[in-house]
Amino acid sequence: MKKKRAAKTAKSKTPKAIKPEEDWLGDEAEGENELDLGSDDGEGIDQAPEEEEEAPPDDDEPPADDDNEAGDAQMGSRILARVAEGKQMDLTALKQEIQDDAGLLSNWRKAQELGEKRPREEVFKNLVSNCSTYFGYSEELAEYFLQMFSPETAVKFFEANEQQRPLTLRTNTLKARRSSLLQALTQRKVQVDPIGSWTKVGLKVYQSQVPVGATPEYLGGHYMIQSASSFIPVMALAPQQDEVVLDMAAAPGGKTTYIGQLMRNSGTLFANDLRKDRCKALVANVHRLGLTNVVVTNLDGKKLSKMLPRLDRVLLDAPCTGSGIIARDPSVKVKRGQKDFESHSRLQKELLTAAIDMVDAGSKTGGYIVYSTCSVAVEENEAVVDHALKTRNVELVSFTSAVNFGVEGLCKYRERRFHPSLNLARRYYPHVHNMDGFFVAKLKKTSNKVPERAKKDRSKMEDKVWGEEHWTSDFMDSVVDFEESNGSAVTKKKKMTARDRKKQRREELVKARGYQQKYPPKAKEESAQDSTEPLRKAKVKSLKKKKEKRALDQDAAEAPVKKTRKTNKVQNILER
Ligand SMILES: C[S@@+](CC[C@H](N)C(=O)[O-])C[C@H]1O[C@@H](n2cnc3c(N)ncnc32)[C@H](O)[C@@H]1O
Repeated sequence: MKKKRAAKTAKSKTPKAIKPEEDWLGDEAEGENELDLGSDDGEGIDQAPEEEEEAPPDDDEPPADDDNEAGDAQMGSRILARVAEGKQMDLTALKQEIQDDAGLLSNWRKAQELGEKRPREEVFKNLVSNCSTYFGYSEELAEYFLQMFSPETAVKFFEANEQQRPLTLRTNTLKARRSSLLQALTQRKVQVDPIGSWTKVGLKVYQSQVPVGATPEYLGGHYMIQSASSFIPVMALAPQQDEVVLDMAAAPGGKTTYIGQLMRNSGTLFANDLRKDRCKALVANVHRLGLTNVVVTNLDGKKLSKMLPRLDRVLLDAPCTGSGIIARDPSVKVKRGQKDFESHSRLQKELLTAAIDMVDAGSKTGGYIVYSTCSVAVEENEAVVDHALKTRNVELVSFTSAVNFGVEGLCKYRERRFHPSLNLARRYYPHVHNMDGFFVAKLKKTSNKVPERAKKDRSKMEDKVWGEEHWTSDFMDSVVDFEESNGSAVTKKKKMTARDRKKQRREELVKARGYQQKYPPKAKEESAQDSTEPLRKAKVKSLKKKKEKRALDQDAAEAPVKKTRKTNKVQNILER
């Protein structure tokens, strides 16, 4: 509840008026909607975790309290702060400046030809600051999106986040047909239409004179209130009848109930969630929709493998920062940043690895894992799947036969390069698809063996750079890097050769063994002023000889020892 209040507060502080989803559903529906609305993607927005220590990082933070001044000040957009200070703000002019600067940056060369005198960095900085002020994001997050997308696209993304997505329903085909549901709802003055040709079960609500979360059809389990993009991971998973399937982070069950309906209540569907409170909503939804093949578990997904049989398919709809659902939860604008993307990424990698390890590569019908998030951050999406490709025997597969739209996953992002097959993953955006931001990737397990290299030397796998062997010097010259702070492009450093790397390793090894401390190099000026020059020279000569001998000894020692585990460990530490 608190979160809804906080979200409303944040919404009311953004420049555009938004019709809150709650208004559509009516007050009576609120209690029920907690089961469903957060269902698709949100992570326990309304409830505090019962077992704090097991909660994922920051995921389930209590929302900002309306009475909390600090929270309010943070949440409030800077526009309001300035208005409160009595400063006039011309919002139209500010918006125009944003459009102009974004346009300039997207056509920078032309802008310069036409007489733009400011340095690119200055224009970018100004854009970050203006977007942060106008749309109410922290500067850090505004900058992140302005770098992730092109500046013009980022502005479209910000604008789309100021509008609510259409309210959508999923017909529960275990209990109703879409056409009969449409008729029943129309009779109750709920105006609905099919969402689009890509789904046979989705309905879009245009208008309603009754709360859609409290109709007899809703209570009877004929439909689920679920965001359209939440359908996609389940369609990609394509569960079959009689399979053994796991929904690893399932509460409150938006996707579980869809999986169960596609399995037609056959086989076994394990539905797990870490949070006990959210499992209650999961159980309630499973009952309401009439599923009889579901086993609900309340465990950490990382520990499930010890308890479950080998599986045909797993859906990991991972806990995430929610950077794709800002329209629904505007607190993300100031609550999330790079640190959150990275901490979530670590948890997501662990969960995805555990998901893969539970799937049977030899399954006659399956052997698939679908990974999804409602975040658009690269760290939580491509970087997680890329890690799985490096450490497990899996490959990305297309799911266009199930869902034939979406933007391709990224194969490169700033200085990072991902496996080329990441173009088979799909991104969904509010500004492109009028849906919540989502990422979906489908993996096929190719062997039950865990790659030796991944088991033995994970640090090396982390460092693996896809396709490095194909990088010509021309290619490397064309690679550009972006500075962390201002997003200006700089040429990437020259790639190290194997020889450079060996030299660096040796230097680090020598350093680690304390060689430098024992024989510190003499300062230049000091030696030039030394009156006992000949003696010093002789000393230096003898030291030099000793040093060469040591280096030779060390080289000789290094070669055979390299094969031992102990040295490998030292090297790994140094390489990290
Ligand atoms: C995006 S939500 C899932 C939404 C759900 N799939 C649906 O469609 O209704 C992510 C869920 O992951 C759960 N979670 C967080 N950490 C977890 C863990 N280590 N193991 C299992 N579940 C976890 C959260 O409690 C949250 O319910």
